[in-house]
Formats: sequence, structure tokens, C-alpha cells
Amino acid sequence: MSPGGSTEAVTVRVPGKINLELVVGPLREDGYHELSTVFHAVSVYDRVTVQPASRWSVHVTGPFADRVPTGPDNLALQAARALARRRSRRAGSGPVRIDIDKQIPVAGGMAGGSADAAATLVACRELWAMDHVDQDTLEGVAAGLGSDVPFLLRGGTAIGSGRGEQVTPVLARGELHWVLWVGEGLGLSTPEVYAECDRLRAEAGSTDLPVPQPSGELMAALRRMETDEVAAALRNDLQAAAVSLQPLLGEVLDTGLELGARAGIVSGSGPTVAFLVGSQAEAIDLSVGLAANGPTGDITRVVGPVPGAQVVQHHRTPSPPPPGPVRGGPLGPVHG
Ligand SMILES: C[C@@](CO)(OP(=O)(O)O)[C@H](O)COP(=O)(O)OP(=O)(O)OC[C@H]1O[C@@H](n2ccc(N)nc2=O)[C@H](O)[C@@H]1O
Ligand SMILES: Nc1ncnc2c1ncn2[C@@H]1O[C@H](COP(=O)(O)OP(=O)(O)O)[C@@H](O)[C@H]1O
Repeated sequence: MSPGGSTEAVTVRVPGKINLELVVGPLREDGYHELSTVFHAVSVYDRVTVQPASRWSVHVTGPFADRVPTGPDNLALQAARALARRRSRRAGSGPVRIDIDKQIPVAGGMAGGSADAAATLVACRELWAMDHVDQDTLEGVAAGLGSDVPFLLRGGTAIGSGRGEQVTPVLARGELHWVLWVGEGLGLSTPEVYAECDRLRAEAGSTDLPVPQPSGELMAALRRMETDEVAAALRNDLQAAAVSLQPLLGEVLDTGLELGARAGIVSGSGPTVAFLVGSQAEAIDLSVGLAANGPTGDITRVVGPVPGAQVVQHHRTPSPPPPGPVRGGPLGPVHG
């Protein structure tokens, strides 16, 4: 509590991502695959608000709220606790209430859970005035939460190596236009898609895999931000596995290409499909065509790259939660 009795709250906005390239290398001993990926943050955002509270809790609103766990499995809650463990005793160890306005599709290959975790780290660092926690330290905490979390702290377009957690920004000017197709009630589990990729590779006898590298073609295309060059260089080694588990995605990809998309790609482990188009006008045409002719799904127009998790409000008196059904509730005390 501040001297005036009002409670401070911090709101952070965080984007989802797609992968412009996902080269999957050998399975490591720790159960992860060696990766080279090119992350690209796009303009669909969750908003995460944290404020001091008497108990740890997480509350979710928005179209995908009913698919988000509100118990200890919630990645945002795990992020807050992970950062709380780094606070000095003097600063106190009071819990927080976390409110998530969820607009990023859940289990869609857009790293929504990772985005919420990144947003929570940024929000809690601000709320707890942890000025000594620099970006590198925050990225270290982020990597412990999931392979995609460090990228969502930065956003933009960046290469992810290792298991995806080592992030290096890519020089990219300008903007790309995308149309996203998200199947209602679909959702693919990331470990299952990686396992299906291994299975398909073993079946095809392709087991002797080199250490993955980013492609020169994609880097050059991004430097020029030339839509057709980027279109030609998109690659996702998990796509065949995602289509094998969810064959409808093949139909979606074919429909988008027939309707004039420059390229179509499954985002990460799927099942979101991202279509690259040349302009906002092309994006509108494609979304109308997909809505009329494609398999049932939500269609969203986005642009990328956009920045990662950013504080958008730092308020003494928190605004009331947005209208609509709220899921979640208090959790028991947590000793971090
Ligand atoms: C596929 C990608 C592409 O960006 O994202 P999504 O499409 O799920 O968002 C990522 O590699 C997902 O990253 P993230 O969702 O953070 O995964 P993690 O929590 O670290 O790992 C979940 C599980 O995915 C598998 N996994 C993940 C990363 C990796 N390099 N190799 C793996 O094999 C492992 O089975 C692991 O137990
Ligand atoms: N804050 C959160 N938002 C979304 N999903 C979460 C969150 N915390 C945990 N999860 C879990 O993570 C799983 C993966 O969700 P998500 O990160 O949206 O997808 P993906 O890994 O495909 O990018 C979900 O099925 C959900 O159970």
C-alpha cells in the first residue's frame, strides 16, 4: 500500500509470435530439440495487470479465457513467483493478483502463455521496483519458464537458438502483413507435435541431422523486407507433423494459397496458420475470401514486427477489470 492508501498496479501489453523459420535439429539429452528459429512478434496482444494482494491469484478475461488454467500451472503465476524468489527480504514477499486480458489464441503456436509470463516479469519488476534486475537477468529467469519466453521480452524479429531461448535480434526494416487463421476449439500440444516430427523423421529414415542454422535467404529477404522474397524463404519443420495430427490444416493452407496469399505457414507447433500478403488491401481480400470459402475458424489481420512486453500503464488506483466473465480465483499461500 502506498501512503495514500491506494494500491499500485502495473499493466503490460505483450504480443503473440509466429515463426518465420523453424529448423528442428537433433533431440538433445535433456528432451529438447536443438533449434534455429526466426521469431516474429505480431500485433495481437494480451494485457497483463499485476497488483499487490493478500493472496496469489490469477484471473482471466477475453475470448479464450475458459482455456487458460488459473491454478499453479498458469505460466504468468509461475513467472511472478520466480521473480519473487529474487527479491530481498527487506522488500517483502507479498503476493500479487494477476489479471490477464487474453486475446492471443491459446495452444495455437503463438506462445500466448509465454507472452503472459514475459509480461508478468516486466510488470512485477516495475511493481517491486527491482531496478537491479537487468535485461540479461530477466532473460535468464524467462528461459527457466519456457523456451519462447525470452523472445517475448524483446519482440521484433529475432533468431532463437539453443532450444529457442538464446535470442539475437535480426535487422529488419518495415512491416509485413499477415492474415491468421485460428481453428475454433483446435489446439495442438507442443510436445506432441515435436514427438510427431521425430516419428515422421524416423519413418523416413532421416535421423542424421546437422546442427540447425538460420538461412541466408531469409536474413537477406528480411533486410530488404521484400514480401515475395520472405514468402519464398518461410520454413517450418514442424508443419508436416502439425498437419499429420490435424489434417484440416492442409486444407486451410491450400485454400489460402488458392485465394492469393503470397505464402502460408503453420505457426510454430500450430494449429494457427499464418498467411503472408503484400498489403492491408490484400489482407482484407484474403480474410473475406477465407471467411467465405475456408474451413471454420477465427480470422485476424495483423502486422509484424512489433515490440515485446512493454509497460503501458503504471497506476496508483487500478482501473476496474473489464466487463465480461472472469475466470479464476485466489490460490493458497505460496512460499517462494
Ligand atoms: C514450437 C515453439 C516454436 O517457437 O513454440 P509454440 O509453437 O509451441 O508456441 C517452441 O519451440 C516451443 O516453445 P515453448 O512452448 O516455450 O516450449 P517449452 O515449454 O520450453 O517446452 C515444451 C516441450 O516442447 C518440446 N520442445 C520445446 C522446445 C524445443 N527446442 N524442443 C522441444 O522438443 C519439449 O517436449 C518440451 O518439453
Ligand atoms: N497464461 C497462460 N495463457 C495461455 N496458456 C497458458 C497460460 N499458462 C499456462 N498455459 C498452458 O499452456 C498451454 C500452451 O498454451 P500457449 O502458450 O497459448 O500455446 P503454444 O505453446 O501453442 O504457443 C495451454 O494449453 C495452457 O494449458
